[in-house]
Amino acid sequence: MISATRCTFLGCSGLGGSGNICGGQRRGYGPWRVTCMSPINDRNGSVVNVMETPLKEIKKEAVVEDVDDNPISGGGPRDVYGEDKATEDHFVTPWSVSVASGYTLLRDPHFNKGLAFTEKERDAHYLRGLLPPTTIPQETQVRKMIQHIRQYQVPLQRYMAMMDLQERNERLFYKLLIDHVEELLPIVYTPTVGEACQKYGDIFMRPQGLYISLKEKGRIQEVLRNWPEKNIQVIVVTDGERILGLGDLGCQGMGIPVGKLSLYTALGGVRPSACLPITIDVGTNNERLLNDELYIGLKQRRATGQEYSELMHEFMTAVKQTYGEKVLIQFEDFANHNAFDLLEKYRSTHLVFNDDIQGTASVVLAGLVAALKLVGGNLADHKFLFLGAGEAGTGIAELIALETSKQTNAPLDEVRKNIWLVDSKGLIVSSRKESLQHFKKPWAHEHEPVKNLLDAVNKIKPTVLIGTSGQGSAFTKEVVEAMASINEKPIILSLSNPTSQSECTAEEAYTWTQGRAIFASGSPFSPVEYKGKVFVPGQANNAYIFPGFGLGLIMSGTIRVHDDLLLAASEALAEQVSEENFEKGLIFPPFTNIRKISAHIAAKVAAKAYELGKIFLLFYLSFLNSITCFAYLKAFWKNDQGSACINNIVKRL
Ligand SMILES: NC(=O)C1=CN([C@@H]2O[C@H](COP(=O)(O)OP(=O)(O)OC[C@H]3O[C@@H](n4cnc5c(N)ncnc54)[C@H](OP(=O)(O)O)[C@@H]3O)[C@@H](O)[C@H]2O)C=CC1
Ligand SMILES: CC(=O)C(=O)O
Ligand SMILES: [Mg+2]
Repeated sequence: MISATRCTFLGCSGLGGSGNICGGQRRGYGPWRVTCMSPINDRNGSVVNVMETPLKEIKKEAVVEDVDDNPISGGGPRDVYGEDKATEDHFVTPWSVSVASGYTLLRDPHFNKGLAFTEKERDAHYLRGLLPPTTIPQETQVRKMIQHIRQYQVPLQRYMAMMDLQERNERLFYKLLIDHVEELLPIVYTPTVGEACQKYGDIFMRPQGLYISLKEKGRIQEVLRNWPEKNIQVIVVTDGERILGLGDLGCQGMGIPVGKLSLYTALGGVRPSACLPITIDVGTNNERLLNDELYIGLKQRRATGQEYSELMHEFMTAVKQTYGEKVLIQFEDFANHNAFDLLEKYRSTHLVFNDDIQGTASVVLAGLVAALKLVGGNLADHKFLFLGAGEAGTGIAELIALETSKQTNAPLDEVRKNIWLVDSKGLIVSSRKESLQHFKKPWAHEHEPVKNLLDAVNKIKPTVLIGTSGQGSAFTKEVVEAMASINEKPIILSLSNPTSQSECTAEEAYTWTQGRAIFASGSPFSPVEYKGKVFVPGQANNAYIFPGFGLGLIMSGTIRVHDDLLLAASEALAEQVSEENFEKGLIFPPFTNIRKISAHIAAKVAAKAYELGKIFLLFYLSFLNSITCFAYLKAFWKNDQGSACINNIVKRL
């Protein structure tokens, strides 16, 4: 009996204790179950493309050597009934099950096609008899599935049906999502994903993504290696402390990375296998969860300070070591007291992107640039007031200032004066400067203290009002009416998610401004009829940006995110708003075209990344001729893209 084998299998080699490797039909699962055990590092190329590689060819390539008949002495666990059994002494990392065909194939969500397997595929992959005789093409399956989803009246049930499909038949899941994106986005994404996170413990069926908790401190790289895919391109990571506008949901925040990454595939075209959702569990301060017996995370209060930053640092280091320099790490829904610091700390060493700060900024700037076509003027002619001065608020404010400064050649500090923010303590003004968090300080302008939003609107007289407070109904009738009395066409953006946290509804925005508002919201609202006219509200959500933006970064091999890339993405999105959209009062294109939009954004981002590389090259050549260029080079080197470009150029040379 072969109890420990050395296996060379389509480029993979290693030592392990798999008894049923290429060794024939030892148990019911027959010749198609190919299990290969080796350290994951040695596994390059071992995943079989089951659609194209018939078993006979796989067997030809597989070389099996007996190296040890003693089941234990080789370090592998005892092989019982053809299964590998881990013991407490012999941990086994189940990292390499390459499904070739047959019964197992039907249960592999990545490759399963259900009844869509053709006659030829059924023969090639040992499926005959395992499926009913009929073949139902994917298009028909999509029609059936959408009817199935629609029969559920409760959005959470639709969410669960979608997750179930993703776990069974990933191809069908994505086809369905792509074909019905406007209908299904609110299910797999905001607002329903918010409810799913709140009830994650109750609806939890199968684990999705990777959980890294304080228990794994010192072993994070090992945990990353447990993930079955090796070629990861995008990681979305959260620590669950600020899930949408719903606060601390701890480990249950996993719904967010899972949802965001499904949009990377459906909207941006990134391979699902290249996407890795991760939740860092450092505890939760949510009492309800701490007292909930079904809570899936660590039942302790949040680790902070050194304990937190050490875990995060180990994580960041392990990710780079495991997946390389080019893996994109998207920070999502961290609380602002960590989000800004993490971005600052890792932006010069990793390809990191904070979606809430940077992605939101890019999408809102695009919407504002588009809105100028409806209201007139340039960015510099407008006055912006934010309710909420956290990640989204200050992130958007900064990108507006950057773009305005570029357009007008005015210093950043000067253009910032047109942008005002209100936080939970009132208008951010210079007299509060000492006590402000660092990211609010640039916005502390000279002004008398103002305690509430209504007074701030009346005093600042903004042309644009942006809600990033996570406080539902914070744009009261008085606030919206004040905006309408100051502006012919007030721009009102209620960005907070999910719908329950939106600062006002679409209906409120249109009726309280007598149909004059240019309105968009973070979560979708249905069209509103007001005095016989139908108003179609837009959705100002970072989902317009991150899939295309990330794709652009991946495609170009960029290794650092630069603000100019965010501006390029923003410009690319604004360009996609058509005359027809403007006529309806829309400042964002509809999501129906999102794949085209994402592709356009990706192309612009990639082009900008190359352009930044070229600029660097020119500087570099000048440097050889003139010592005066040293100053430029130094300035550019400080800039993260500088080092990214050097790497790109060196690699291309
Ligand atoms: N549409 C989109 O694409 C996106 C939407 N968002 C949404 O934006 C919201 C905020 O996110 P984020 O910026 O990351 O969160 P933060 O926690 O970083 O910021 C929230 C801000 O709102 C302020 N705030 C809270 N309560 C009030 C109040 N009653 N009155 C005035 N200000 C208040 C806070 O004040 P203080 O600082 O004093 O505590 C803080 O400045 C969330 O609902 C999120 O879902 C976020 C990202 C993208
Ligand atoms: C959309 C998003 O990223 C948020 O609400 O946090
Ligand atoms: Mg977010």
